[in-house]
Amino acid sequence: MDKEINQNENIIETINLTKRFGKKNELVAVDSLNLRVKKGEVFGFVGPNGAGKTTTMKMLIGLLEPTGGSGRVAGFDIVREVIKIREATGVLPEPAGYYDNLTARQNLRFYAKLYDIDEKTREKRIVDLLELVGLNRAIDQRTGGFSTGMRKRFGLAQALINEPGVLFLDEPTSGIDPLGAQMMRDLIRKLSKEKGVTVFLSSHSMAEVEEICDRIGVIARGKLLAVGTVEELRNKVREKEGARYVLEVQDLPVQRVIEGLKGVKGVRSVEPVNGHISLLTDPDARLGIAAAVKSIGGTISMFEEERMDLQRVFLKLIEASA
Ligand SMILES: Nc1ncnc2c1ncn2[C@@H]1O[C@H](COP(=O)(O)OP(=O)(O)OP(=O)(O)O)[C@@H](O)[C@H]1O
Repeated sequence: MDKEINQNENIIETINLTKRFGKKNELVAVDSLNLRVKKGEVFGFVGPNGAGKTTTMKMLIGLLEPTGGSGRVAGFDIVREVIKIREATGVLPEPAGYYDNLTARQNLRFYAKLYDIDEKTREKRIVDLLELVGLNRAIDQRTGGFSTGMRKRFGLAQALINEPGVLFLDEPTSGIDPLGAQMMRDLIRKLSKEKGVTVFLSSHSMAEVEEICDRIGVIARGKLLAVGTVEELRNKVREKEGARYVLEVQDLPVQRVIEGLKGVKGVRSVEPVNGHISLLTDPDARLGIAAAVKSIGGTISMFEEERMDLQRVFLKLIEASA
C-alpha cells in the first residue's frame, strides 16, 4: 500500500542513477542521481552544457541503459519495463525526425498507428491536438514546409498522441522566436494544470524555467546540486552568500547610520550607495538591523531585500560547486 502511495506521489524517481561513457567507463555523465518528481508538476532540469541533462532524460525514457542505479517512471522500471514506459510517456522528438513529405495529419496518423489507437479516436485526436498546438490550419500541409516554431509545436502534438501522463521535453523552446516560445510555455502550463500531465523539461533559459516550473533541479558534471522551488533555491544560496538589502533612513545622515550598524549581529558589510545604504547580512539579521536603526534615533523609510533572479541563483550554485 505504501508503495502505491509513493508511486502516485513520485511519478519519476531515480536512485543513484548513473551513466558512464568511454571505453573504460571513464566519463561519468550522470553521477548517482537521486531525483523525485511529483505527479502533475512541471519540473525543470537545468545545468551547463554537458551537465548530463539529456543523458538523464534518455535513461528515463529507456533510450539509454544506466551503468548503475535504478529508476521508475509512471510506476515502471526504466530498464525492465521500457515498453510500458513508452506507452505512458510522450517525448518531444528532434525536429528533424518527421516524415517531411507527409502532411501533419498523415504524420500523426502514422504515430497513432504505432500505439494501436482505433481509427475514430485517432482522427478526432489528431484534429484536437493540432488545434491545441495552434496548427489546425496547417493540418493538411506537409511538415517539410513548417517553420522551426511550427515544427516544435507539431512535435508537442506528436508527443501527446498517446495521451501520456508524463511528458519529456528536451529544450522545448530552443531555436524558436519569442512569440512561439511563449505559446509553447503557455501550452506546457496548460497541460500540467488542466490535464494533470507531469512535465519534465530541460532548458537553458532561466527566465523560462522561473516562469513555468513548479520545481527545479540543478545539475552540473552529472551531479544534482540542488532541487526545489525558485524560492527554496534562492534561500539555499542566501544561507551561504547572505542577504542583500537596500536601506533608507530618515532623520539621520547616512554615515551616522553606517556607524550605528557596524558590529550589529549578522551584519557582514554596510556601505553607502547612491544616497542610501547597501547591506550584506546573515539571512536572519533583519529584525536586529531595524532595532539598531531605531536605537540611534532613525526612522526607516525603505528596507528592501534585493531578490536574486534564478539566473543569479543558478550561477551561484554552479560557482559554489566548482
Ligand atoms: N553517446 C555518448 N558517448 C560519449 N559521451 C557522451 C555521449 N552522450 C553524452 N556524452 C557525454 O556525457 C556528458 C553529458 O552530456 P549530456 O548531453 O547529457 O549533457 P546536457 O546537460 O544535455 O548538455 P547540453 O546542455 O549541452 O545539451 C557530456 O560530457 C557528453 O559529452
